[in-house]
Formats: sequence, structure tokens, C-alpha cells
Amino acid sequence: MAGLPYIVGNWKMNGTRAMLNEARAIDRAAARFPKVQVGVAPPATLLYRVRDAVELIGVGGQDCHAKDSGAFTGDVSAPMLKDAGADFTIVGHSERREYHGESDADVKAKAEAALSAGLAVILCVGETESQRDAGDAEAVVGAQLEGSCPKADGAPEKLSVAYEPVWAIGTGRVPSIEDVAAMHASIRGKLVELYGEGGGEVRILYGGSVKAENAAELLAVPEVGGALVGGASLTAESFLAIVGAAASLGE
Ligand SMILES: O=C[C@H](O)COP(=O)(O)O
Repeated sequence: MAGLPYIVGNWKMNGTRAMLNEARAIDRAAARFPKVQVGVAPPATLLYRVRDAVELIGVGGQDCHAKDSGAFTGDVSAPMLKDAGADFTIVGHSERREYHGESDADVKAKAEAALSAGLAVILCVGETESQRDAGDAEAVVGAQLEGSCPKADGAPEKLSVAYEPVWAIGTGRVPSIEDVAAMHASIRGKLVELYGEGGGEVRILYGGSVKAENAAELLAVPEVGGALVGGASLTAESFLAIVGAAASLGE
């Protein structure tokens, strides 16, 4: 697996202009961690402002529509994210899949729209607790990848996959290191099946209750190429502790 560890903060529906100070602090500190790739995904209302406030870190959307423009009230398209200065967008987050009824086909169309607009993509997959308890976690995630991985130009080079067990998001619970390793190995196998050699280079992030206290252990797991961080990305201090953990692994 190539590339620097990639630590991305997903602010979700949090943040007003006061968060610009956190973005600036993250950006200033990023200079101390040149061996870590850092990004933040603020709410769409702040994207342009965060872009202007930072120099080193990447900035991204949390979702995009599959169409470039049209009568879709409340939605934001991939070209609009690009125009606002985004480098990447998240697609297929479980909160989009659950609360907005997004299917694998929807996620695939969004990912393809994002790549066509010149954005990198972080595509989220993950099983629910009942699916894991039933022993179906790897099959569920494999099927999500088959259904939602993009085929457009830019895939797989500009694609990252984020494995986020739904039951670990915002709960303080994390899978065992063995389960994380097994799932990431399984995701790698599926990416190679889907993309051939290029699938071996896709970064696979772990997400779900990543904090300073568990980041080093999670990031050291084979095939974990970074983290998608929710709650702990909302202050520069807690987010930078995770970035620091990623940096210290490379030393
Ligand atoms: O996108 C981020 C994930 O949903 C993880 O959120 P969390 O770190 O608050 O558990």
C-alpha cells in the first residue's frame, strides 16, 4: 500500500464560523507533520471559508449529488464542491445511507460524479451490529464495495475507502484489532478483485470512535492507511493528537 497515512476530519453537521480557528490551528500544526496527509470535511456552508483559511491541509465535502446541476433543492453537486475549493468528497457515509436512504447504486453514481469533477473520493462502507453478530460483516462490506465502487476515470487512483462499522460510530466502541485487520484484508482483496493491480494502492481508512488514545494501535494495523475521524476532529487539539499518532508511526 503506497502513500502517506491519511487523517481526515469529518465535521458532520457541526460548526459555524468559529470553527475557522480550529481549521487554522490544524493547518499551522500540519507543517510539523509532513509525513501525514491531513484533510477536513466541514459542512458545505463553511467549505469556501475553510478553503481560504488553510494552506497545507486538504478540504472536502461530506456528500455530493450525482447530477451536476438541476432542480434538487438542498443538494450540492460535485462541480459546486470543486468550485468552492474542495479537493475531495466523502460519499456513502452510513449516516447518508441510513437517514437519506442512499443505496449502493446511489453511492456509486455520486463517486463517479465526484471523480468526473476532479475530486478525490472517500467512499464509506461498514456493517451494522446485527450484521456483525450474524457473522456477515465481511460479506456485507464486500457487497457494498461491489455495488458502490466507481468505474469512472480517476478510479482507483483517486479513491480511498473508509471502513466504518456503523456500531462504532460515535459510540466509543471499536472493533478488536484482529477484526479490524481481518476486515481491512478482506477489503483489500475485494479492491484487487474489482480494480486489478490498482486496487492494491487504494488507501483504506478506519473510522469509528478513533481518538488519541486508540489511534496509534489502530493505525499500526496492516492495511490501515489512515483514519476518518468524527467527534475527535471537532477541536484542533484532539484532532492533532491523532495526526501526531500517525506521524509517530513513521518514525
Ligand atoms: O466519519 C466519521 C465517522 O463517522 C466516525 O465518527 P466518530 O469518530 O465520531 O465515531
